[in-house]
Amino acid sequence: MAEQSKKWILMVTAQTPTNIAVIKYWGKRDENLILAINDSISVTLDPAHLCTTTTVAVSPSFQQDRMWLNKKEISLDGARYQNCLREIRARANDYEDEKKGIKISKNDWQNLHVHIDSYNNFPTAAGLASSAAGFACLVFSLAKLMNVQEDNGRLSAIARQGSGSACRSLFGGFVKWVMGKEEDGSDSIAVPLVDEKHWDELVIIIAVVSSRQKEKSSTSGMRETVVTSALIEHRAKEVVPKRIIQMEEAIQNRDFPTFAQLTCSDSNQFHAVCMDTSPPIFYMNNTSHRVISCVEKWNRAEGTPQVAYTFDAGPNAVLIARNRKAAALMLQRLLFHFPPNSDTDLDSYVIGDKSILKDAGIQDLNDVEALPPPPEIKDKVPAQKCKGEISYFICTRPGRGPVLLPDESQALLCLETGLPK
Ligand SMILES: Nc1ncnc2c1ncn2[C@@H]1O[C@H](COP(=O)(O)OP(=O)(O)OP(=O)(O)O)[C@@H](O)[C@H]1O
Ligand SMILES: C[C@@](O)(CCOP(=O)(O)OP(=O)(O)O)CC(=O)O
Repeated sequence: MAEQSKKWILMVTAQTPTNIAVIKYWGKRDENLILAINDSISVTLDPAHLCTTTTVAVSPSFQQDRMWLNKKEISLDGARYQNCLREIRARANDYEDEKKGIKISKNDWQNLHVHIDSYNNFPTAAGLASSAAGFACLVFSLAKLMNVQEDNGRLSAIARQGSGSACRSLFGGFVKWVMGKEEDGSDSIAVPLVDEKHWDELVIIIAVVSSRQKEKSSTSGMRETVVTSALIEHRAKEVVPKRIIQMEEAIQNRDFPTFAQLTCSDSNQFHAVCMDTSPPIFYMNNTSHRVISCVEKWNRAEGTPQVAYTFDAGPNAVLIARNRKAAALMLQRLLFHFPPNSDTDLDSYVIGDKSILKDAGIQDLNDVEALPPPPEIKDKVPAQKCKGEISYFICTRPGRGPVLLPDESQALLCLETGLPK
């Protein structure tokens, strides 16, 4: 390491999206390496609406590895953080910037400390997969900082050791996590199926359900399922392998009816294996069930699916509409059934791509109140309204994979001090 200057700080900032599985990962065959019992497929969400930004810095003046998450310092002691740091350091390469007087050789990285500052532009630990975007961004940014030459597929195998679903956030569009066979997990990686432009008609609406209860974490939930559920083995061995093939084909062909049928069935089966766990795990709540019923009724009335629904380990609904028109009609239905509380304004009730709201012909809360009951429920008076059951909606779309943010003004750490700005 160059001794001429102890003061330099080298820094990299990256942005990484989150993802939502349409064929779910649930169950591990190795807890430490995070190896899944089945393949899974996800769609990456547009980072404009849901993403993590992470700045990583290295300097001979840093005394220890430190991390800040959403402005608060957190511990890096956990095995998941340590595994990611170790694996990246093991792949680090020589780095030199003559102008700045920085020379780091491969082995120096073992002794140099890092500072990490990360920010999620959406709620953390609220069932919106912050851990997926977060660990993907951590690994991606550290790899760039340490001049790791491996491609995003190889990096996904490291992000996987932070959180399984994180490996799928190394790519945009639709992504498959191949469970792999090797004991060391080297073939358990994410592979891109199609990029985000392949099926750019799709619109995604996330209904963030008001929920006071903190659900059981995915990590412990899936551990209990693997140990106690009789259905999980059937799902992993018999059902998912066939669905993966069908889903890949549906995505390639932009075959929405098949895509929707598989997505909804797989979400429902995932929640069925949760119920089959002892003690049973309930991630969805009554609001989630009402959203399902609303989508099912409309899809049935149309004769062909307009919207697919999927739910992760929590009550939030992720609705994937076949196109903008279907998304606008879905939003009308959602706002009819789930109007906001009287103290909530429309601007904060529907966030993200607000043009969908415009397409739905809704400009203010009076328009929401004036929405007629959807025709498919018209005869079933009184139509049920569930005010305040949904906190807010996020309108988004399939999005791109990780990117570097070269502009220093976007860095979260100060280039002079190496501390959060
Ligand atoms: N930006 C980030 N960088 C690094 N780690 C993060 C980041 N954001 C979240 N995490 C890690 O993920 C944890 C939250 O994961 P958790 O699974 O509880 O919630 P979630 O991923 O937001 O929701 P869910 O898994 O239910 O969809 C945090 O406590 C932290 O350890
Ligand atoms: C329901 C899921 O969202 C489960 C995600 O589980 P995590 O990736 O959060 O679990 P760990 O690997 O233990 O960190 C389905 C999915 O994303 O495929």
